[in-house]
Amino acid sequence: MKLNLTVAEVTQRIRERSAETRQAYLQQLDKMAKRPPGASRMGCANVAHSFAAMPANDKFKVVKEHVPNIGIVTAYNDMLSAHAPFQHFPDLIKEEARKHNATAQVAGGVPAMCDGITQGMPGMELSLFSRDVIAMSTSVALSHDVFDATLMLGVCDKIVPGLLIGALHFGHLPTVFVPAGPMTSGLSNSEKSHMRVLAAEGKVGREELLEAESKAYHGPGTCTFYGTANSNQMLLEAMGLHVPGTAFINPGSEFRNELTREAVRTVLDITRNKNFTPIGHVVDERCIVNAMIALLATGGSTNHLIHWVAVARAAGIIINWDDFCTLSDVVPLIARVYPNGEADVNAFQEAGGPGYVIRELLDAGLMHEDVATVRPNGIREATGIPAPKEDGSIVWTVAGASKDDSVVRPVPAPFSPNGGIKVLRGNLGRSVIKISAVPEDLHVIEAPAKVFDSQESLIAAFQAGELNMNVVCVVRWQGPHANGMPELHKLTPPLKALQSKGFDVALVTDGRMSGASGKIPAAIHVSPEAAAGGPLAKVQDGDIIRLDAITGRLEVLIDPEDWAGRVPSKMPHSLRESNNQGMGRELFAGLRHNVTSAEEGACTWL
Ligand SMILES: O=C(O)[C@H](O)[C@@H](O)[C@H](O)[C@H](O)COP(=O)(O)O
Ligand code: SF4
Repeated sequence: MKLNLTVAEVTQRIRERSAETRQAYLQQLDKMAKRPPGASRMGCANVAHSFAAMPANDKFKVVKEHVPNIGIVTAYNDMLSAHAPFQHFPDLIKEEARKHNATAQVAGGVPAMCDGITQGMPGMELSLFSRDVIAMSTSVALSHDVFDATLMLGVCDKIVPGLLIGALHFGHLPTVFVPAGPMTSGLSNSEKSHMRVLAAEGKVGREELLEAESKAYHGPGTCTFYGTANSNQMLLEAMGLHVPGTAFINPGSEFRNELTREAVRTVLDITRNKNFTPIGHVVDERCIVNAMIALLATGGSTNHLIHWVAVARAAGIIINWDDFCTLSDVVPLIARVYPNGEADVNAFQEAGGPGYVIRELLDAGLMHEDVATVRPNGIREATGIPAPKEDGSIVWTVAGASKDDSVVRPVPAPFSPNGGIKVLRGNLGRSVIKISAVPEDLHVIEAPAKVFDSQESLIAAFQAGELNMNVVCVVRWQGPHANGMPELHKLTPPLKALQSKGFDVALVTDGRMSGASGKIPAAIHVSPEAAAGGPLAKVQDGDIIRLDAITGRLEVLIDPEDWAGRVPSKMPHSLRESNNQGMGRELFAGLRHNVTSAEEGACTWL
């Protein structure tokens, strides 16, 4: 099928915009790729140190025979249910590498924050920056420079973008991402969400709520809503950086182990001695556009409007929100996974999963097919759904028709003719809104503003009954420079409680929302942020604000001269103090100072 014209045009304008930075990136990559293997290139002491702890046979192989040595970067910890299963993956990987005349070492670990644990807590202010800390930690791991390929073990929100940004700074290395799969389904996401609204309204107590939450989050694996973590998985499938179809197979089974072994075989098949395919060549403009399209077609997390700008930049590719917006106009919404629908990712996989989505988009000419991936047959392999054969090996079956058209639909009969993301412009700055989960009759909200300097003060006003009205809640001083741009997902239950009372409610903030907070009309990532002189600092209680997701406008309806003459408020001193104290915030002062805007990817290294 011929490539969609708009997809081709957006790709071309990205290619032109990125020509200089991408060329510099590829020159650096080629220089690094030309070098001999670490064991023959580095000094004797460096080599001896590198392999001192290796089992003798492995050491002989890598030092004398120069067999490929895989660097494993792992985000294992016991805090993220999604990452706990990684604990024993390195042993599995080393064993499989040996079977294929290769070796593997854990090059290093990276930190991983669970946004569910830190949601609404001070730790969340470190969350966005943890992405670049993970990227830096990936570089520390790979800077040992004795690897011929890498395997990245990570799933969740900032971890995959961080690993990807780090890996792309070692773009000369073939790299495969290795997931651990989703948690099995427990209490449904909508029942969990309903319990939270009841708790926000004081109708259930802590004990009942804790019981409900614990039934939702009950075991190992990724949480089952389609938030940032599972959006990461979908995008890695669309970028061809996974073993095809590996994203949403539950952890703890022998089949899951076999998929991990397949990742070893896959990465060894693309090292220098075979059809060499370094990650810096896989992640090109077409690959990035394919990821953007997969995000739009599935109503993925708004965090990716920040993260994938940074990921692209790490490969010398410059994308912006207008690119997302132009693509969103031609990419249909063909998946409804909670919060965009009732189904969780296990039901999504059952209905056809990433394989179905990618096949539909390729068949419709809405994805680039002429791309490099980590597999010999390219992105078409990602239309396959893997299953175990009798002998335990893997067989892929190309995704057929939707098995549940309340979850996935074909491109000709989508849930919506366009993707769920819009860019909003106007006198409050630029922002984004995810409308795929917002009821159509709430796509335009016009109401008086109530201004808050923190999420806590909004919750206090709600609990004091001060918000029982049509209201646009403005929560400012939440941008990356101010306090690290936390997710304000704890605002979802009170705002939903007001919405369910029939009030017109919207949120406008320079902060982020979780990938899992879709039903409230929210203009987020407002740039420039209030702490960088952005117009949110000028908004006052009672100003009429109009959020119009149909025309793509966010405006305060005030006489332009009055608005121009308005003196911006200053961030309260107490806030400025607390933004830089406790929970390690002091250590992140340099990142808050250096960070670029949300639209530029909130990069701390440029
Ligand atoms: O971007 C995301 O997808 C969220 O950060 C997600 O990873 C986070 O864990 C949510 O906070 C979980 O949702 P609850 O807080 O509703 O459990
Ligand atoms: S999906 Fe979110 S809450 Fe679940 S393990 Fe990952 S970071 Fe934590």
